[in-house]
Amino acid sequence: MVEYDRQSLREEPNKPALRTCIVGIGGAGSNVLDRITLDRTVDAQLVCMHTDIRVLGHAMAPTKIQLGAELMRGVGAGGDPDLGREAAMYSRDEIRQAIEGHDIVFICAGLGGGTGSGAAPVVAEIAKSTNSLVYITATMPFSFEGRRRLNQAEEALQQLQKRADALILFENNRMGELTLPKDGIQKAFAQADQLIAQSLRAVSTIVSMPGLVKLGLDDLTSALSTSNGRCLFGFGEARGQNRGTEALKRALKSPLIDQGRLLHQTKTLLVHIAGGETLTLMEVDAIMKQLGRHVPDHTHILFGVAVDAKLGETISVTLISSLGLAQLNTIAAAAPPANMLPLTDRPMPSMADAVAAPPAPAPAPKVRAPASRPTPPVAAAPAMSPAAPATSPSPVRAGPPPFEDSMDMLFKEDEIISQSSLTHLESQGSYKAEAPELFSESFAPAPAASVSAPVAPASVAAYTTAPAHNSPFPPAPAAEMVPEQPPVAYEEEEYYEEETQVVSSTYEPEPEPPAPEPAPAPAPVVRDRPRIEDFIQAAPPPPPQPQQPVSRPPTSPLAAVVARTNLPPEDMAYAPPPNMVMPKKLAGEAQSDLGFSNQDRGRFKDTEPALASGGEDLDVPTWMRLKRKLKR
Ligand SMILES: Nc1nc2c(ncn2[C@@H]2O[C@H](COP(=O)(O)OP(=O)(O)OP(=O)(O)O)[C@@H](O)[C@H]2O)c(=O)[nH]1
Repeated sequence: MVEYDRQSLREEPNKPALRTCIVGIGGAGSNVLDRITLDRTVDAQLVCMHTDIRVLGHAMAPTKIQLGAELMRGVGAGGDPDLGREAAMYSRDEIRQAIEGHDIVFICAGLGGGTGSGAAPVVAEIAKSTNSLVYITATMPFSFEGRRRLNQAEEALQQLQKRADALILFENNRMGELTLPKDGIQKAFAQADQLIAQSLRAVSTIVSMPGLVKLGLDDLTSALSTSNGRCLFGFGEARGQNRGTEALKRALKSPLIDQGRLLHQTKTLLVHIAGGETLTLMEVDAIMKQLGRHVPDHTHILFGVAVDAKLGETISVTLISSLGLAQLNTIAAAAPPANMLPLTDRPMPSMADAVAAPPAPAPAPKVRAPASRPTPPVAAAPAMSPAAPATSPSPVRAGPPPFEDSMDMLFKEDEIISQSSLTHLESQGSYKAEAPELFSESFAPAPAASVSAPVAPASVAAYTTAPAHNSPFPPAPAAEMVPEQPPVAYEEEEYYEEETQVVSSTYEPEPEPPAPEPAPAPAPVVRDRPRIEDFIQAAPPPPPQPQQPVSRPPTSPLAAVVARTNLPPEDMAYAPPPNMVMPKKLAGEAQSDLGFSNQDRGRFKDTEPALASGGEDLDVPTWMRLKRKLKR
């Protein structure tokens, strides 16, 4: 099933690295870029594009482009893709300047709103015209966002499909499983951002990292080539004993793969395994064997392995494929995953509910099916249908077995080659004889380029070229952008802390943390880069009097948006560090000058504020969701 391509085992020594650019468009795109900037794991130029100067002001990407400065006057497109498209057309020179010269341009946007849906096709078109490969990562809106957003998203999707070399589509609905139902919507979005950032990282690594067994752009395109397909993406990484098995388990836990179930349906599956220099062929072999149980024999497996010294003791497993939307819907209707967000209004019990559910009225004997044919234990029935007797599982919809059970069956201990036995086998030399090049010391790869390498200078200095005709707004000076500066360095420990949270929070309730041990005295650390503490401040002292919430009279959705942008400066809990690239004018100032009134609404008349029920603002950048505070 797996073919090792021995011809491409060594990279051409003088082959220049692929130049990669990641463009985040609109609020969702900007949030994913924030995530990537924080993670510092992708070696690419990061460019944030938005019509909304306020979001640009918060964005962490080193290069920012304000779309349609003259047209939009610094506000968002208000859910109108036509405005987003026009704004991008106004700024096409700046867009071209920022992205040309790259071999691959990744475009990342949330579809359904105005800027991402309208501007992303324009950016993709420009990227194509510079002869770059264009990879698009997009999200489809949650079903609760309404039919209008969904329609806008579908329309944008069609336009993107015509321009993309590959399109990875995430459904926000399916990503709901990343968090527990009781978690806030901010957390759900933050987790979704994390997954998308991981996919970008994985894809850019796959296509740019020198591989022992190399996967190319054509492989990736082939894995994603289902028409109207939705992405199946799973990523897991682990260290320590059984790290390969653990990494695979985590990859299979991805809701986009539905705990491995959806892999049974795929025609092509791309599998990429990466590790530090300690990665062994036996570990790779064990991972592929275990994965083989989820994949039918006829599936075409595109397989790649890469060694990157940066990964140290970590092994990562990436699974990428796609399924047609119709097929996905059929599978979901036949047996919805326990934790998937409902696509209809009917509330669907979650795993957390199942855990918290009261015991069945009559204690039922736990019936286990033979391991070869997994059937959910009967005790799971009350969670799906509390009124049903415990001994009668639903005859129509037999849900998947509880996650841990199915995983236990799939990773039976006797079939897992433990780290110690791998080491033992390796010492016997049997694998060395099979593939001596994998064990040859001279085969150690060149150290990978530092992720904090300086970003190519391509920022745009000022926005004075866009014509003012057709602008629905009175003329005002264009916002200036400060020339690009080196990216801010962020605290390393924080990244790892979050990474751990995300990896472990997918399905299982987190165990109680152990009692804290007395912390050892911190050793002095020599640093040559600024630390995040330099930018972090404690939460500002409470104001002398409790502040009244800013009134947002519900006269119209637009009024709510404008009221939000007119917050006095002290309400903006953000003060940019001096070396961060910022528009000269802060959003609060720029937008409070506009003097919006109802008669100025023009094309905004149908707009919706990006506010979820409960008043949470979906446009909040990642770092704010994570409750980070930057200071001068
Ligand atoms: N996964 C994810 N999806 C998001 C996030 N923020 C928004 N979305 C989704 O993306 C869609 C578009 O939202 P935004 O990106 O904020 O909108 P925009 O493109 O900036 O457009 P305007 O706000 O109208 O200018 C929304 O309908 C959500 O479904 C996010 O942080 N993560």
